[in-house]
Amino acid sequence: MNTSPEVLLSVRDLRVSFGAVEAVRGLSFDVHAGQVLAVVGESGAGKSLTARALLGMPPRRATVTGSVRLEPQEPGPPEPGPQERGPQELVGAPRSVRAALWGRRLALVPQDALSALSPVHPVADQLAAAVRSVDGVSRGAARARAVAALEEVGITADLARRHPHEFSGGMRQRAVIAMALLHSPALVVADEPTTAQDPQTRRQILDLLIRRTRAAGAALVLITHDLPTVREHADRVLVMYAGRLAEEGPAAEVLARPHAPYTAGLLASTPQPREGRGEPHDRPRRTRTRLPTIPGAPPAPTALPPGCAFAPRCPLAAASRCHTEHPEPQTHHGRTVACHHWRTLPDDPATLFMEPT
Ligand SMILES: Nc1ncnc2c1ncn2[C@@H]1O[C@H](COP(=O)(O)OP(=O)(O)OP(=O)(O)O)[C@@H](O)[C@H]1O
Repeated sequence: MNTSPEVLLSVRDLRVSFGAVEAVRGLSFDVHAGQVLAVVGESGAGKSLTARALLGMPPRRATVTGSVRLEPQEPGPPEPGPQERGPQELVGAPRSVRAALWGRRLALVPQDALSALSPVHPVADQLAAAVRSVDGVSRGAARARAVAALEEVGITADLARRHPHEFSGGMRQRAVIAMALLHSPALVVADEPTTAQDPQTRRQILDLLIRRTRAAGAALVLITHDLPTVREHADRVLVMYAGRLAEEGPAAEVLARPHAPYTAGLLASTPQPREGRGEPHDRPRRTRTRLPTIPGAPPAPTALPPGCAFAPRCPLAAASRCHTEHPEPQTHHGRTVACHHWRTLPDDPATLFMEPT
């Protein structure tokens, strides 16, 4: 696994709001060059809004504040664009600046592959057009690059002549992955790119996305609900709850020994592999058959409780400052956690969420 410490993107106090309602509430984290950062959390945590803010494409009615800073490119062949000298701030950047970064340095693998592909042109033609939109190469050269990129994701030249509606959902996703990587971007953001697929196809597409992104040397911010994939592939994981950071750190460490009760609940309520890479080695075998669950549901951004937003669902929060005082994120040895009680979590924090027998 890549352990490069170089920061490619630094996000500081990111906030996304709709009028007076804040949905992302002061998020700070780094994305390291060439690494996979998984972003996890229950529905409504603010993962998609964060992804869109990273790419400078928030929803129209949203206000984004804070900082998303993209570090300058490694020295290499000179390229036109505003990103050459010094870090580039993406929050509030003019459209022209964002357009110059698109494809070249930042790319998106969207949730819905159909929305990224035009129904009226063959898939290879669409990728060739994308090549030419950035690199002024000949039609022939653009087509050759498009076909080669599609072959790398398992779509043959023959298939590449077809239209998107002639592709399966999985093939469309593969084509979109090839498109995102066409210009060797420094950062790919993938927002749950497999929701519509069956579990086997979903796993194959995530594997392909991660393999191809790593082969291209790009960093990947992967928004996903698939914890086994995080366990297997991510370098770091950011756990979000109610628009804030609950926990962030090296994926293997966070998944083996979470510091935030919320992470522990999320992991406990997800089926885990019995053995293999990343299995928490110190977790005792349990005889129960039912998975623990986190009681209740996450709050809407319009109905946040005072203090820690997780407190009403947290087994450690009873009669404590959790209900009045928001825990600021604290960083220790490369791990960040926002919890008043993180030092007193039991050795097997999943037990917090198990029903008494
Ligand atoms: N365009 C919008 N207008 C108003 N509120 C929005 C808008 N988009 C998102 N929200 C709210 O912001 C919160 C976070 O949404 P977001 O889509 O980022 O969650 P998520 O973590 O990606 O969830 P999921 O896993 O279901 O995709 C939600 O409560 C949502 O209702």
